[in-house]
Order: sequence, then structure tokens, then C-alpha cells
Amino acid sequence: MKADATFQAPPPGARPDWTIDQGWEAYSDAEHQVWITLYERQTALLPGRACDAFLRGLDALDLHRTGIPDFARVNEELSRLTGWSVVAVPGLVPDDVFFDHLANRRFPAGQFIRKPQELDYLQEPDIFHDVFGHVPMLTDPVFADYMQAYGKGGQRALGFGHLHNLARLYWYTVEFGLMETAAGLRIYGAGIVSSYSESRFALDDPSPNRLGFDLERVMRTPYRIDDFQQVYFVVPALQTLLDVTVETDFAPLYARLETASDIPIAAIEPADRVFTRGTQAYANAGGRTAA
Ligand SMILES: C[C@H](O)[C@H](O)[C@H]1CNc2nc(N)[nH]c(=O)c2N1
Ligand SMILES: N[C@@H](Cc1ccccc1)C(=O)O
Ligand SMILES: [Fe+2]
Repeated sequence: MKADATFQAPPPGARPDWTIDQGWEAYSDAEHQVWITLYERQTALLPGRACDAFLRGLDALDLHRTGIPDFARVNEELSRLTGWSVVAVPGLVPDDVFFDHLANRRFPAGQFIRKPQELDYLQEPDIFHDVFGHVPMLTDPVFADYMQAYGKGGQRALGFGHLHNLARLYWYTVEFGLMETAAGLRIYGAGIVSSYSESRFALDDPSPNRLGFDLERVMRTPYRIDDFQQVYFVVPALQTLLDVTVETDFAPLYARLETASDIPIAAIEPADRVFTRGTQAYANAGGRTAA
């Protein structure tokens, strides 16, 4: 289901808000096995790589090794912790629908799971990316508030015609964010923690730039949806991310962005705080199509 302008009505069987029943009883043994394989690979890799909030959330929700989690069970704990819940959707939903869910502390998660032959690369977010990647962070009170604020900000950005700028903020934080900690850089972005290869690449590979997070800078930086990122942005703490985004009125920022040029994806600007000056070797060699 592509969330493009030609398909804005919910598919047959979905509710007006695009949600569907998870239908947990209907997952096959093979589908549960895909979850278990992915879960075990990631949980072996993530201690020392994912941030504490993610690892704590993973423990708290007990997204068990025994198969695809039942949203009803996850929601008991999640709603108790931060008032968030997970709702099932058929795939990508239109932007306004997505933001309405977030603004009401509902996270729309794909109901389907990837096929065993596509463990490592997906076009559309499946239940593993959405639930394993995103939901643990929603147990953190600060991140929980950030996601809700983002949903409200999304509604506002649509009104200003600046969703493309706000989408970059989501991409470089919620999906591909890194955090600076006393123990070193850690991952909090869902696109990284749910990926076996990128959870190593994002922290260890000499190729990508790793730069300090700056709101306007991020909103001027395009991103890649087809391969590992060429730049990651590092926040000092989740609280800092929440504070700057909530305290900044984006309206004047959007107005400035009308005339500001995009920053080339691999560029380093004089004002950037540089954690890693990447070689860009991976991207320059052609990325995943060359590998
Ligand atoms: C910009 C916006 O955040 C993005 O395009 C939305 C659209 N619809 C979505 N729908 C689902 N199910 N999951 C998503 O992450 C998104 N992302
Ligand atoms: N402060 C933003 C809203 C927002 C908050 C948090 C994250 C993203 C956006 C605005 O004025 O539009
Ligand atoms: Fe995602």
C-alpha cells in the first residue's frame, strides 16, 4: 500500500482511520519463526550499541523470543508506562492519518511480517521494524512526548506546505538518530536498531559522517530511503531533542527554508560539530547495489 495521492481511502476491511485487527491468531508458524530469527539477531547485537532507553523498553515489553507479539498484550504494559498504544495498519498510511494517530499517542504498526528471503531489506515498514524498532522507545516518557509533539507538528507542517522539511527531522531522529553518552555513541533510531547490517554500519563504519544535531541543519539535509545513510545526526540526550523541538516555533523556520538551499547529503558545514568525518567510501563505491 503506497501512501501516495492516488490512494487516500482506506483499503477494503480497514476502518476510516486505516486501522485493522492485528489478527494475531492467524500468523503462521513460519511467520512467528521469522520474528524469532530477527529478534535473536538484534538482541545479540544491541547491548552496547542501542541506548539505555531502548534496551530498557525492550525488557519492559518482553517482546519475547516466542514469536510475533500480540498487540493486546504489548499495549497493557505500554499504556501503563506512557499512555501510548500500538494499532495495526495494512502498510503505509497517508501523512494526515499518520500524524493524527501520533498526536493521540497511537503508533500505527504494519500488521504483516517480511518473508524469510527478505530478512535484510524491505520497501515498506513491517511489524518487525515497527514494533521491535519503534515501540521500545515509546516506553521512555521523554521520547513518548517527542513522538506525540511530532504528530501535532506534522499536522501543522501540512498546513504550511513544509512536510518535506519536517519529514527530515523524523528521518534523522526517530528513524536514524544517534545519541552521545558517557560510554560513547549509541543508537536510538528505529531504522537502525531493527537492521542487522545498519546497527553496525551506523556506529562502526568509517564511511558515513556523524554530526551534531542541529534542527535547521537537519531540515535542510536530504536523506536516502534506499540504502545506509551517508550522514547520522547525534543528539546529546532525548530531553534536548524534546526541548528544542517543542520550544522552537517552526513557522519562522519554514519561512526561512523557503529560500535556504538544501545541504548536499555528504557535506560538512563550518558550523557542524563533527563526531566522524566520513570517508563516504561505501556510498562512493555504489552502496548496496555494488556490495
Ligand atoms: C512524513 C511521514 O512521517 C511519513 O511519510 C509517514 C507516512 N505514513 C506512514 N505510515 C506508516 N504506517 N508508518 C510510517 O512511518 C509512515 N510515515
Ligand atoms: N514546535 C513545532 C512542533 C514540533 C514539536 C516536536 C517535534 C516536531 C515538531 C512547531 O512549531 O511546529
Ligand atoms: Fe519506522
